[in-house]
Amino acid sequence: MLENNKTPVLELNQVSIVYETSNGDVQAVNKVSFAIYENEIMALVGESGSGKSTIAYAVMRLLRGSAYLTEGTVKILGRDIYEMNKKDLRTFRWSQVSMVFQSAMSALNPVMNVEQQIVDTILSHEKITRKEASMRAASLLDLVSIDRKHLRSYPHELSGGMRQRVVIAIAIALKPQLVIMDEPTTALDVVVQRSILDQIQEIQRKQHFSILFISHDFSLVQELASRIAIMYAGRIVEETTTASLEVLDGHHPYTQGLLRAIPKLTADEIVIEGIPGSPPNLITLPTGCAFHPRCPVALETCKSVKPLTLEHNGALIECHLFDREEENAKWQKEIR
Ligand SMILES: Nc1ncnc2c1ncn2[C@@H]1O[C@H](COP(=O)(O)OP(=O)(O)OP(=O)(O)O)[C@@H](O)[C@H]1O
Repeated sequence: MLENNKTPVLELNQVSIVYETSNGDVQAVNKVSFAIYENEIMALVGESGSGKSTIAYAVMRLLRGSAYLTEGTVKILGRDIYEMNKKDLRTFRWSQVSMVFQSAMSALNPVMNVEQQIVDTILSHEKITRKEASMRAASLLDLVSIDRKHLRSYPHELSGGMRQRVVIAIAIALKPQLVIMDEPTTALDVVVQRSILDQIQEIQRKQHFSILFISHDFSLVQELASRIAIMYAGRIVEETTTASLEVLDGHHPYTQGLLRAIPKLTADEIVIEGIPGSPPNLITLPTGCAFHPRCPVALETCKSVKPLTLEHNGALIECHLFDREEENAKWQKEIR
């Protein structure tokens, strides 16, 4: 992870997670380290199946099914959440760290109105009166731009965008320091998506919490986050600033592939360059660098030797090319 002298709100150190299956262990997360600091939005990006959601659930200590942490530590505000007892964890979850899940419909209770759901969340953690909690519920709706009349609405009476705004209101109801957002707008149309993202930024600026924003959409997170970690096959292959993504040069070949895959509008057509091939089977990972079978510039050594993570112009990159200045310079020139 990139060093910084601020206090991390979230810190993952060498975290590995497997899903046990009848076909073998799925290595969904493989020695992942990164940190998020106060008042910061960091994005985790990668193709489907790269391990992003597994990390999100691990940070909530809500790993699903047969998944378990095989090594590493997850610290929130300096406390290892895997060392906490159930009572501490219950207090900690939602009041220090909360999560906005992909589907608002499954996150909301269909038989409770909006007010009851927000009030219940507040009262399960804070010793305040129901009236005070109701007042906070109303101001939370103001914050996410939903008319207060919808306090009495049930989820099925709201549009998809409004439901997702309610979920965001619940996630910030207890003023957590960290909110994890796992593809919070994927199910919504582009216009609603844009307005919710603007709103997330506005609320974050007002309330100063940190966000771990998970997405497979590079162009979307570029506008939202200040730092970005790019995942491939359970590893973070690059951690960098979003500003650095303005140019292709100097990034991991996978990052470059993702950047090229952002649709571009030329004079009369939309050009999309995909990354050839598909992500590997996480039970039998390729030897060496897991990206080598799809990498357009793989070297012989990439097939057998795992690359180290190196610092390069303020970014962390896990790629053999960045260890070989000459070859890298030649390649960067060729792809321009
Ligand atoms: N319950 C499960 N049992 C076995 N393997 C699983 C299970 N859930 C996820 N996996 C595997 O773990 C890997 C990481 O999955 P994860 O959902 O974390 O990826 P992701 O990057 O969030 O993908 P998506 O964007 O599609 O949600 C995938 O290869 C997936 O097949």
